[in-house]
Parts: sequence; C-alpha cells; structure tokens
Amino acid sequence: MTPRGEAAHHSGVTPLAALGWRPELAARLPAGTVPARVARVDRSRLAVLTEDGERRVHPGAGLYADPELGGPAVGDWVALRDELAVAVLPRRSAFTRTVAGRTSAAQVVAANLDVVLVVDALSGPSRLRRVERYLAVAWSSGATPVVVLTKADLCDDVGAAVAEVAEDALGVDVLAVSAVTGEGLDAVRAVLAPGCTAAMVGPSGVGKTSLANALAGRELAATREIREDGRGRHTTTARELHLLPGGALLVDTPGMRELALYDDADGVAAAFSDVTALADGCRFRDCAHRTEPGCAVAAAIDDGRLDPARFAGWRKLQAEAHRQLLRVDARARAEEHARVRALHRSRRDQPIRPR
Ligand SMILES: Nc1nc2c(ncn2[C@@H]2O[C@H](COP(=O)(O)OP(=O)(O)OP(=O)(O)O)[C@@H](O)[C@H]2O)c(=O)[nH]1
Ligand SMILES: [Zn+2]
Repeated sequence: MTPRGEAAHHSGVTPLAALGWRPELAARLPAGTVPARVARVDRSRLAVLTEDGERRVHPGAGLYADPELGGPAVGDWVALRDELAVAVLPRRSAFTRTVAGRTSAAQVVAANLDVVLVVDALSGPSRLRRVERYLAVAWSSGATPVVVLTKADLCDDVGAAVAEVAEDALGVDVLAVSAVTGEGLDAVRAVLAPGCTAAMVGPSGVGKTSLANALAGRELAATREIREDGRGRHTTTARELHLLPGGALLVDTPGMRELALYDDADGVAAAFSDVTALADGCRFRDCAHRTEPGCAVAAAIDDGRLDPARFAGWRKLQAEAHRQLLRVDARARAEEHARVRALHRSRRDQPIRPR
C-alpha cells in the first residue's frame, strides 16, 4: 500500500519547499543551524518538521528573547542546533489573539500563513455579518482570505448565496463546497498550492472538521488522543500542522478554533474598504458619519449606494476595535504603574552600600 499524506513523510526526505520554506529565510539562519517548521508547541518540547521527518526538540531560551514575538507558534520556522531550537526566524504573517489576563500581549496562534479559509455554512440564517467579522480577523493576520461556504447540498440556491457573499467580501474568492457530495472541493484544493500554508476560521458547527478531513483524504488526528495498549493508557499529542496530499499545509490548532473575534482597526479597514473609501470623501477628517454636513457615507446610504446594514456592521466593529484599544491601553498603564512601584520598593529595601 502506498502511504498517503503525512505517513509518506515519516521516511525519506521532504524538500524544505514542501514544508513552506522561503529561500530568503536562508540569510536569517544562524551559522551551524538547520531550519525546522514548528508543528506543535508543548510546554517543554516542540514538535518540528524537518527535511528528515518529524522530531521533538527543546525550545531554547533564545526563542523567548524578543517579547514582541511572543515565543514560537505553530507554523514558525526555527533554527535547530542539534536538539535545541535556538531562534525563531522572521515571520511572514501571524495570527494573533489577545490573551485575557495580566498582560496585554497578543498571543500568536499560528505563524507564516499564506491563506486563511473563512468557513461558514450555506445552511441556516444569513451569514454576511459573521463572514465580515472573520474576514476582518483574517486580513489582519497578513494572509490572503478565501471564503468557503460549506453544506452546499443543503442550499436550494447556491449561486445566489455565493453571489450575495461575494458582493460583500470585496476582492475575496468565495467558494461553495459540500463535504457530503464532494462538490467544490477541487476549487478549494486549487487555492491550496503546494508549499502554501492555510488555516481555517469560522464558527462552531459549520463543517471545518469535515472540510479538513475531506481535504486530507483521511481523519486528521484529534489534538489529544488516548491510546490504550497492554501497558495502559497513553496520551499522545498530535501535530497541529498537517501535510495535505496536494502538497499544501494545513494548520489546525485549538487556539485557531477558539479564536475570539477580537478586532483591530487595520483588519476592519481592509474588510470594509468600500466604507473606508467613502469615509475618505467626508468633509471633516474626524467625521463620525452621524449628522455632520458633507458626510459622504450618509450620502451613499441615502442614495442606495451603501447598504445601511453593512454600515451598521462596520460601525459595530469600529466600536469593538476602539474598546479593545482602551482595554489594552488600560492594562499597559496598570503594568507600567506596577513596574515603577516595584522598582521604588526594591530601591528602598536595598540600602546603598559604599564600595
Ligand atoms: N449536509 C452537510 N453536512 C455537513 C457538511 N459538512 C459538515 N456537515 C455536518 O455538520 C456538522 C458539523 O460539522 P463539523 O465538521 O464538526 O463542524 P466544525 O466546524 O468542525 O465544528 P466545531 O468542531 O464545533 O468547530 C456535522 O454533523 C457534519 O456532519 C456538508 O457539507 N453537508
Ligand atoms: Zn461622514
């Protein structure tokens, strides 16, 4: 039997390009190291894919040297010196979420994505607003979003539903698929070029797992599976970066699935480029598009060029992005305050000794 998918890569050599390597990274590789792609991050180990297959290595302190980078993430390229990962190579894109809690740092969920599949279902109520929100998140990662509408077999008028979303998702490909009939899967495979790295976002239950399995041609392993054998129960941890039969890579991490829809101003601007362009035409730079004279947005709504619901969606995201900023600012201020206080305290407690 011919091994399929990942199994094929356990033996033999995988060219770096098949793992998504970009030649320009070679110049960033420290002397005496080899590149490896992070397939899973555990507390004390990294699962990495190399030219010679999958390995488990130790994360070196150097990986955490830059607080801006936030440590290694699935999809990162790291430099290996023997069993130690010594550096994270520069990222092309990063999918982040803000971590609730003490620090205002953004946590990187996945790195070096080329494509983000924004997945929603063709069954159920209108999906426009949801797709808009996930598109904003996808744009802000630096990857190219593609909308994939699943469960085409449950929709009476696929063409109309796709057209409606396409009109809203400016400049983004919109594909319809069915994991049941297999319809449309080839079009999704076509956007996943060999060596390209993709991930999926979208609400629960829209069919992300079914789509991933259909693309992989097999059940992708659960993140944590309990294996039982004669000697008892073992927890094996599976990789979160999968090699698809067509040569693309698919990131499937719990973090990506639990992705909270936090919003940032750049992502909103890209997803609503039509509203942003209209706003540029307002008479006042700081126009709030409410009752200001010379408001180009209000004019567009009045003469039917802009859908009021779309404008309301944009307004909601703007408000959320603003709230998010305020939260982050408040946290940053509080941290700075605590740091300064601690500094004073340690100065006070340590008497200055004459040398
Ligand atoms: N009819 C139909 N049902 C589908 C299709 N894709 C998925 N489903 C069903 O929809 C349900 C949810 O599918 P999942 O693949 O688990 O959805 P998910 O997005 O991974 O959901 P989470 O795991 O909660 O994130 C399951 O019962 C699937 O069998 C499809 O193309 N057509
Ligand atoms: Zn205005």
